[in-house]
Amino acid sequence: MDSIVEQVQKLAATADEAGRKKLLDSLRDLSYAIETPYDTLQRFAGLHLQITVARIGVDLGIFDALNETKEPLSVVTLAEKTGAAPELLGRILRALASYGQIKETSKDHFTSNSITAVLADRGYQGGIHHFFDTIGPVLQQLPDFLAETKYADITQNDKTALQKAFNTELPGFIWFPNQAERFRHFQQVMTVQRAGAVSWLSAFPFKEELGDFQGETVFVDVGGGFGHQSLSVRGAFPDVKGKIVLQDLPQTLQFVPPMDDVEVMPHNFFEPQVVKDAKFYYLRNILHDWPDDKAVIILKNIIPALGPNSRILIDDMVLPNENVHWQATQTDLTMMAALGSKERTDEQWRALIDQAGLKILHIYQYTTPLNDSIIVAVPK
Ligand SMILES: C[S@@+](CC[C@H](N)C(=O)[O-])C[C@H]1O[C@@H](n2cnc3c(N)ncnc32)[C@H](O)[C@@H]1O
Repeated sequence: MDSIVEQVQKLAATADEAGRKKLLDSLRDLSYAIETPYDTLQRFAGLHLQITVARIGVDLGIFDALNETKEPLSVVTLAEKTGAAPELLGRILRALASYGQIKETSKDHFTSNSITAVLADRGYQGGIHHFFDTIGPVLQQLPDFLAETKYADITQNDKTALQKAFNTELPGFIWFPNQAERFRHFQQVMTVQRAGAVSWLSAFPFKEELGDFQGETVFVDVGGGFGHQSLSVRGAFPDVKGKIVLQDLPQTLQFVPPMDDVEVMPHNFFEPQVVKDAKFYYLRNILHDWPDDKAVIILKNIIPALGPNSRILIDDMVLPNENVHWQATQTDLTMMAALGSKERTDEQWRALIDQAGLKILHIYQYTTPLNDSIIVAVPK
């Protein structure tokens, strides 16, 4: 067994991202194949609990504490640090260890592992909150919502399981920015979205596409969240002249830390674009948040601002027609349940972009198997 594990570890260390994901999926299939039916049921039974204890771990600062010291800490020490009752904490710690989120070293002693380090990071902690506090209740409502709507397509963002979950009539992205805590956690997790994966800048020939552009603004990060992509462009091309502008709603921008060399501008993308003649208008993970009719409005609002050399860059997944990876189907159904939107196939992107009065110049795919891609579009 040890030698098999070693071989798998070697394979993982040398594989590229696609190979590593294939390995993970094969291991998952293998692990399912050796389950008994009762093991299968237990696996499902624990799905909610895994994220529940992770959230408690985040709230109590358990991952932070273990990750900081690197030494095993006793239940008593952790109880003193967190203020939780030792018996309660001991039960939570052993559950966390049993799910592989921390490591048990001896009786009542625990230390960190690679997952603890992830769960000690603010971006991933935001993710645990986001998926537990906001996405969890939405998915909980999805089966009943679908039954009530007789399994009709979800195409409107004010008629989704989110309205049922949170007793609101507002569309997700109108309701959400005014839920300060939830929205802050969401923005935190967006900063680690695709972290560690290949950057879009490795596939998109930024300088070549830029050519001898002399205009005032080189890059507008439309709905850019905390501005991490603006910063990565600035960092990758320090010599490129021209402004980089981060646009988002005021509710988001209030959390943005001060940034050198990036202009921060409140802007609602349902209103006409105010920065004219920029080279790139970049929309990362924006259009997948909106149903087709709204996505078309967002794109149309940019068109009047475009100069002759401007490009719209859409950074989203372009799904293959078959064998869609589970991480993509997961995002797709989450988008459907919460926002009435979707991850789009190549065909669906082409139809949407055409409807907005644009044409595609090129699609640069930069990850596989998720097929994250930059779609370069200009007016027809
Ligand atoms: C999925 S996040 C993507 C953020 C960023 N582009 C990224 O990839 O990390 C969607 C972003 O759209 C912003 N947003 C939602 N509605 C908006 C609107 N009407 N105008 C401008 N930004 C909006 C949100 O605040 C959020 O930052």
